[in-house]
Amino acid sequence: MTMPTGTILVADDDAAIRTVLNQALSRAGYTVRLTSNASTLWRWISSGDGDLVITDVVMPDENIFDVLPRMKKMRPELPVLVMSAQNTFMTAIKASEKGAYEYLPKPFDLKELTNIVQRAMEEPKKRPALDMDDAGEGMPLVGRSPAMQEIYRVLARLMQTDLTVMINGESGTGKELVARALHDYGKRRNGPFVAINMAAIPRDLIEAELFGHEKGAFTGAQNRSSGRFEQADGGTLFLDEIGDMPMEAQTRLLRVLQQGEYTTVGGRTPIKTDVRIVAATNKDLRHLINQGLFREDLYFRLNVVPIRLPPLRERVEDIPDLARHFFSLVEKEGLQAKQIDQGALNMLRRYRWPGNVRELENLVRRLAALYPQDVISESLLEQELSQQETATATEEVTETINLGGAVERYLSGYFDTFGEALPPPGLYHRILREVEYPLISAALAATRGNQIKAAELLGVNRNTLRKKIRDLDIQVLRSAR
Ligand SMILES: Nc1ncnc2c1ncn2[C@@H]1O[C@H](COP(=O)(O)OP(=O)(O)OP(=O)(O)O)[C@@H](O)[C@H]1O
Repeated sequence: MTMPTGTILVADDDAAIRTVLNQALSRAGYTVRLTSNASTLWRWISSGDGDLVITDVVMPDENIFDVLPRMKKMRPELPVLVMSAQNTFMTAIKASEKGAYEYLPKPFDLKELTNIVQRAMEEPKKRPALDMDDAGEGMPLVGRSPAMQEIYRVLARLMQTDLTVMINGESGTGKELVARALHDYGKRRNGPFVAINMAAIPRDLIEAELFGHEKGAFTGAQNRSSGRFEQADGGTLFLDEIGDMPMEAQTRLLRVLQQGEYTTVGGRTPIKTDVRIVAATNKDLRHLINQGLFREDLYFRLNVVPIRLPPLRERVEDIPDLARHFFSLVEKEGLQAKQIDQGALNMLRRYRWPGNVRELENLVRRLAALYPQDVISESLLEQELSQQETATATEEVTETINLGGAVERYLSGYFDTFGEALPPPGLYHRILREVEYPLISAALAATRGNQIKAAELLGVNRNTLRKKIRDLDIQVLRSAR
């Protein structure tokens, strides 16, 4: 192995960091120059010194983000590693957009740092800095827990790529928000962001929705209609709840991803597509693959860069920041922001958050709207959280009662697609099938594949259930408890 060579410029106003970096990098074989301010760093860089820079963001004389564009202009090939103790999403994104080679939240692992240095020295990359001016001003992702920082780093690295991303996380963990951030701060930000939720569209309309259809492609298709792929051309297509995609649509999607072109439903001419795909799911796709409900080859195509959003209960240190963030949002809507006292905060940390960040957002909204107090105490919160649990239970009941409403909504989407014409015949059985399939699958999942128990739960005869399973082609996975 050859010994590494090259000069590394280190800028940090913290003497301890300079010492630690000096030792580690000298030991690794590099020449190291140390400074505590941005102007010396700039002088070295403009005189052509250094093969790599490691710098803190906030320096006594200048913020490095103000200097970085100048550095990149003068020395585009020079890799700059940016360290920061601020650890917010915007720091990671700014570092990436200003052309930093890598962003390192402090404290960092020295071994990891030396690995990054080595990689950067071996393959110096020219990274054009993106123009930050038209990026949104908002603070999209909040939270400074180690788990979120890791996500910001991955996002920052992904910003200048078109790689396919698969976001996995429980409901309400921020999957859609991450997908939007990838688009809004990425190089496709001037193109469209188009989202489609597989669970919200009737199963047999998904292909037409995605790829569009020709006039006369099926009964009632009176006009040509564009699909989401066409609408998202040049931008990002967000495939939400991908685990709910029917098999036939999966096959078609796989072909598009392999060939970079598609045909509309009923069409013959291949259409080239230029979209970045971001998919999301709250399901375990591996489990669906084992059940025969998801194509493994499609999974590998989509899972190029997996991002797992941890549930809120695994990053409770984000709760104060998130609560503050949501209070400041509701304040803009004219509601009153509140303080949360220590006892109440501890209670929020202990809570399980089945609805994750969305649930916290809703709680903040209610606290702001319903209580005159400036400070939220433990007893007040206790009362509110217990109501919340009752509300969740009531919602479940209402959901069952509202099934009729859901069918109505479903049908209006269905009829919209067909315009004036009537949809294909057999609607009654079609709708029943749509309802039966998830209902029976859920009952089987709840009883871990025990058909006797599932029949009991559903209140149907065992033989009826068996017949349905056969007719609907439902995969039954038995698992031991
Ligand atoms: N890190 C975060 N910072 C700020 N807001 C967040 C964060 N994560 C989630 N939110 C907010 O919480 C709500 C839920 O987020 P989002 O819709 O992205 O979740 P999701 O995982 O896509 O949910 P679902 O699976 O139910 O569709 C949104 O209002 C979003 O703005």
